[in-house]
Amino acid sequence: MGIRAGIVGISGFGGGEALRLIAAHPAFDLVYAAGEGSAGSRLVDRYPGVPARLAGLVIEKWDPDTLPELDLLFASLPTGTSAEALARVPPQVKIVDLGGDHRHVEGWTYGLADVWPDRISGQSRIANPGCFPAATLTALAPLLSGGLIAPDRIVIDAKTGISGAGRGGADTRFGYAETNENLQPYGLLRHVHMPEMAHTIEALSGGSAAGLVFTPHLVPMTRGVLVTIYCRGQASTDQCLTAAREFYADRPFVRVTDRPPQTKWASGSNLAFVSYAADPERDLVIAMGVVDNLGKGAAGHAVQNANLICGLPETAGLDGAPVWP
Ligand SMILES: NC(=O)C1=CN([C@@H]2O[C@H](COP(=O)(O)OP(=O)(O)OC[C@H]3O[C@@H](n4cnc5c(N)ncnc54)[C@H](OP(=O)(O)O)[C@@H]3O)[C@@H](O)[C@H]2O)C=CC1
Ligand SMILES: CC(=O)N[C@@H](CCC(=O)OP(=O)(O)O)C(=O)O
Repeated sequence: MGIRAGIVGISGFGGGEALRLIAAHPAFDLVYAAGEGSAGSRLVDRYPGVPARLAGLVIEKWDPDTLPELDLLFASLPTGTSAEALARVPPQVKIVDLGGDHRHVEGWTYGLADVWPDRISGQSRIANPGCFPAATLTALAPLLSGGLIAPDRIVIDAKTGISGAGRGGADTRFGYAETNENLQPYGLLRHVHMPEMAHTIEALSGGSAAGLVFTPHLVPMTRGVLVTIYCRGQASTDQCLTAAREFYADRPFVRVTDRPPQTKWASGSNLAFVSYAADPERDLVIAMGVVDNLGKGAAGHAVQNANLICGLPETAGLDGAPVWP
């Protein structure tokens, strides 16, 4: 028996991707699946392609007081619904929370794994970053920590695939007819990821993120996040690329590319792609970041964090190539 793992929220997009990764993981054994509306169904009923050894596992009604013996729990619940229940999970069960309830919350470590793995190893309560922060902060970290851009004048323009909204919402904005061949800005001025990004920009730079602007757009694709980030700074393109290559020199999941990254490059993987274009004469640095919102944006990052807190190789179960095309 390996490390006994559970997933609550397994019927959702984030939980389903965690299932896919854990089913192929060399050290995690899935012994517990939970949810609400899906409780009582077998995994094979929800996921006809699940490996045979997991097919009969029955999804239980989520109740932290009736957990089986577990070493590790992935929580993929709607943000705003998990805090009270996760507080009742026994302390010996390590938790990686894919939702937004514990980011920068006391007692939880913000799991920005590619940037600060040493802060994560040895912890037992990890708050996984949101999908937009994962793409944005991975692209900005080398520039902020190297003092190459001003932290207080950052403008983030983001594009996301529809699966970023989860499968649960009854909101018709996410139906096929509403999203196909359509582009929608949303969350203007006050998107829920603003505080998480501002906090981390300040932690990485030591300066204020007061002028942060962030506008996400829904685009008609299933997976993927692309952020194009406009910053003020005097660095050249080469200086930005060199800073990023040095910053991520021994990190397995971040690829620094000369050409602008594309969402398909990361699809189905835990990779993040970053690139830069800068014009010192215009005091302009453009940083770009790409992730799969369900990979580095959610379940891939969660498995990477779980590997770190379980003392496993960081890449365990995550070294497959992306899906192409
Ligand atoms: N989708 C994405 O790209 C990303 C999502 N996240 C975050 O991950 C979390 C999950 O998102 P996502 O998978 O997309 O959402 P979905 O709507 O696809 O799934 C939500 C899941 O939560 C379960 N659930 C809802 N209410 C309860 C409850 N009261 N008790 C137990 N289970 C419950 C549902 O189970 P059931 O069907 O059984 O009711 C379902 O499995 C959210 O916090 C989201 O913000 C983070 C980064 C990216
Ligand atoms: C398309 C879409 O709706 N995307 C979600 C981001 C998903 C995510 O990262 O959610 P959490 O921060 O709650 O974990 C959004 O903009 O809120």
